[in-house]
Amino acid sequence: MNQEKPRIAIVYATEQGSTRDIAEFISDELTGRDATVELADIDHAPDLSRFDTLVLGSAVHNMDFLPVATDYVRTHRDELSSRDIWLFSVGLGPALRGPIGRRAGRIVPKKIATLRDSIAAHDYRAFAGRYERTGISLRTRILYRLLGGGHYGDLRDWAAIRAWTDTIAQSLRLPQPRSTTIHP
Ligand SMILES: Cc1cc2nc3c(=O)[nH]c(=O)nc-3n(C[C@H](O)[C@H](O)[C@H](O)COP(=O)(O)O)c2cc1C
Repeated sequence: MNQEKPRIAIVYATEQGSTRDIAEFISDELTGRDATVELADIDHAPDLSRFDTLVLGSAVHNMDFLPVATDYVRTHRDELSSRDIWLFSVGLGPALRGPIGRRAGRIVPKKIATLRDSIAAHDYRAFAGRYERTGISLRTRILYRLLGGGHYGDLRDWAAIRAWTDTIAQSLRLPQPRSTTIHP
């Protein structure tokens, strides 16, 4: 019976923890829907031969995945290309507001698009993360404000994350959840 469950690896690259929280939420949600799930930091990613599906998430820095995530995709490209891959990024884009900000937020940074296409990912979704004012240069703060950002702190949209997880679950034909996953 256990062997028939979809086997899903969830691997994340984070600098400040918000991508890890999102990966943990997706893991809890899919486990609650009867999948066999293994969650790991990218430095401890499991052997992919044991999995049918990989959910891979990275924080966005300088309009790209973190270097550790980019390296992982490049190193494992052949294995990844033959699997069902769901990619997500955690950055600021989805938190931008106003006509210019919304349009800018929908743009997939070129390096991320190239990486996504190199492994023919099933889907890619950008989520808003946590953004603290401290340590951000004045220039970046002004740019952020001009693009309709302005808000700092925890900008994560758990309803959007839950909806995307539901898309993965439906694609894998998982049953409905038996309980509601609590987010941080
Ligand atoms: C040095 C640095 C560079 C960043 N560059 C970008 C960027 O280019 N695009 C973006 O959308 N967010 C950017 N961000 C915001 C982060 O992606 C956001 O804070 C995210 O929540 C970080 O995820 P983590 O908590 O998992 O590390 C940057 C943050 C830092 C600290």
